[in-house]
Amino acid sequence: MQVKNKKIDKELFLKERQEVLKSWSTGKEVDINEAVEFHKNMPENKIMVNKLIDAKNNNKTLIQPRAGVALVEAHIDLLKFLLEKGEADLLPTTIDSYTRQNQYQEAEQGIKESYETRRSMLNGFPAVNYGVKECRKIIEAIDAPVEVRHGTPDARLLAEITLAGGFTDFEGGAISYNIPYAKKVSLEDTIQYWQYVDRLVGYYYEHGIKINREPFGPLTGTLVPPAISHSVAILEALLAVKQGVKYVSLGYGQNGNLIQDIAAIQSLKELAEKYICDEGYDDIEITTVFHQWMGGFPQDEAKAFAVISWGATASALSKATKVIVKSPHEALGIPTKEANASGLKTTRQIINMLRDQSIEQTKNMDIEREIIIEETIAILSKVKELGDGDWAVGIVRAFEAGVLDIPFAPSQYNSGKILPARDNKGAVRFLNTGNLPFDNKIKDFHADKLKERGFYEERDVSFQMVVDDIYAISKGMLVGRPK
Ligand SMILES: CC[C@H]1O[C@@H](n2cnc3c(N)ncnc32)[C@H](O)[C@@H]1O
Repeated sequence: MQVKNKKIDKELFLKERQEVLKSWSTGKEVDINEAVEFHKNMPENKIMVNKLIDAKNNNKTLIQPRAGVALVEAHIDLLKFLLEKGEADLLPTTIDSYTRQNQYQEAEQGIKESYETRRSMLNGFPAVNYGVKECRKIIEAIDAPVEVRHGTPDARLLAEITLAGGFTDFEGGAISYNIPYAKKVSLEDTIQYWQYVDRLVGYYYEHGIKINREPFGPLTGTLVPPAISHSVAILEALLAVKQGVKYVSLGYGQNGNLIQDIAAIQSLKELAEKYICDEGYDDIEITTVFHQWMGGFPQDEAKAFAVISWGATASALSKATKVIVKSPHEALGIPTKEANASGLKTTRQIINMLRDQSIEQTKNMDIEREIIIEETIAILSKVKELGDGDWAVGIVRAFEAGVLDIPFAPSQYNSGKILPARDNKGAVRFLNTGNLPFDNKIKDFHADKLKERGFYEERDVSFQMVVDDIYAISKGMLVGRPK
């Protein structure tokens, strides 16, 4: 097997860069030494790491939307609106689907049609087609840090162009932007692609430039048990720090039961610190990201605001460093700037009102935290064993064995044997643990929780519960109760 969790040799890296920069015409604009100077002249308040660390040290939860449109000026207007009217702390640039598949020719066509029709004909910003200079127009126009958000298995060129363009945060990873996003891309390939991205961030760091890396926490965003998303986030952080990344934001997608969601963020922070420290690193800054509900949303805007508010509440009470905000147009598609801003303002109000409050650490919260920790350690220990100590090798073999398994993922490299379902209080449990390396104590915990629900609903624990739960929130509930 090709992959190895080893820092890419600098000379080999610089050689590979020449190939990557040739893969589209705008790659020739990238001059990394010039880009380092550009970053060095960036105002402090535009550097993502500064804002994240300040929030972490001052127990603040920052708010950030997703947003991206096809034309540069319109994208700048959008981000300005979300900053000024939406009161966003941090801004994104969400990349379009063609660019995510390296289909730059189609993205070019989308830009052309957008100019002709004067509306965005792409579902995001096609950064590779625009190149470094156009990206810099965004960074120079926006008085806040901007992060690249996307879903790209091979993000090497996208990283080269956007980081040279002045973006100071880059989302994604070898698992989180492959298994939930692609059907036929091998993990060996995406591990190597993302080792390149992380090595590039490490290269910037070696030249004094702080860039944050954020593995994509929610994965398929549908009833993903905390231990599954934690395992992936921590593995991607371990691969990243090996390449010289010093700042990582680890994410989790809200599931909806408050106690479990708070315990999820607490355990994510604890586990990330443990694993990174055990690897011998003592200079990594870890922050956390809470994603408001990523599953199906109610069409009714008032109900959508309730889901957004619930996510805002859980993010504040979990003390996450930042929350990724949804809009009341979630069930409809790409939000208008006004709708996007209203999701932010709803979140802002909740965050502010909870600023001076905290939730008691209850026994149930500890039970949830401990089971997530136990499950995640069981998975990661097996990954390390399968890899004979090498995390990269372990990831590939763990997916082959079903030791890593993401619910509802499209990838042919994913076993898809596990099944989640909500218990009687809406916490996400395992209906089927597939080949996960769980002992009977863990399995019985989940089976008992689901039996409680079956008893209450007077029906057998079955796949029907999974189906009912997938639609529950969009139908105004949390637990998918029988008709
Ligand atoms: C990860 C999927 C999420 O990203 C959101 N999203 C994708 N593209 C855009 C976009 N261009 N503007 C705003 N939100 C977006 C989408 O609504 C969904 O909530």
